[in-house]
Amino acid sequence: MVKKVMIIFNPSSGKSQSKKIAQQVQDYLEEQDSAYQVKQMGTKSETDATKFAKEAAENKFDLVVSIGGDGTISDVVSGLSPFEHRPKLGIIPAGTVNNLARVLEIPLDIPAAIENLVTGDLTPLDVGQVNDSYMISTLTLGVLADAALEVSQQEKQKFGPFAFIFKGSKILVQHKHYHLKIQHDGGKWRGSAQLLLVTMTNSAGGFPYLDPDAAVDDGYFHVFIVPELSFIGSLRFLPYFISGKAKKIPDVTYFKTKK
Ligand SMILES: Nc1ncnc2c1ncn2[C@@H]1O[C@H](COP(=O)(O)OP(=O)(O)OP(=O)(O)O)[C@@H](O)[C@H]1O
Repeated sequence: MVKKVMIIFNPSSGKSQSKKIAQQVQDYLEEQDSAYQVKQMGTKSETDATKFAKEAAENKFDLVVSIGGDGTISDVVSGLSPFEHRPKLGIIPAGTVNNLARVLEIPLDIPAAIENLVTGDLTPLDVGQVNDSYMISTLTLGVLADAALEVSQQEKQKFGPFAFIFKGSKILVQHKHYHLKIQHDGGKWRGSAQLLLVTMTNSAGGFPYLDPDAAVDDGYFHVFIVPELSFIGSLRFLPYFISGKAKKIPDVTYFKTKK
């Protein structure tokens, strides 16, 4: 029986190797089994991966392989999520940080990740819905989001997750606050904060120590609210991050919620 595979690659991800990797994936799959019928789709704009994934779901593909980073996976998942028949998702970590691939313990070595498409086990993955969009990894408001906007692709390639820390420290000095009203399973939170971080996993931005109790399939949004964040204060946070106790940072509000 034919196994329909769509490879969605983002040529702007990571070190821009994804087109070449797409061909390697196709060659590998065709070598494994002549039943694989492979279609390669390269993104030309930010909306393409979602559009291609939607097309794969509509046409009952068996597997969609995302080649890129978390941004590309998120775009692909947004295209697949609304459908009842969803192709399986394969991930080749060709982005810069590859947070989700690290969480899922997908090999970061490309040939090993390609082999993993055939030999790896299927894992359920929580997908969060935000209005009409979907999230698979992290949603953030405040310092980190502002830093992400300021970090160029070249800086990400050169410094990895540390690029966000450099920019974030500069932005911290501006002391921008957001007034938030959050309704969650356990009640309401209302106040002013410099950082809101919502994760679906135990990790954000490639830092794996955020919340050791969180799992990719626990069905929860994990919410961290940081009211005040000074440069010196954030240095004080480091030991908490390193020891997996971010929830215990003084003044940080943490809760988990299903909606
Ligand atoms: N052809 C394109 N040109 C520019 N941007 C694109 C193109 N195709 C997709 N994008 C956008 O590029 C963004 C970043 O891609 P992605 O996250 O895969 O790479 P990355 O930033 O290098 O990796 P990571 O998220 O792991 O750090 C995506 O959100 C996507 O919408």
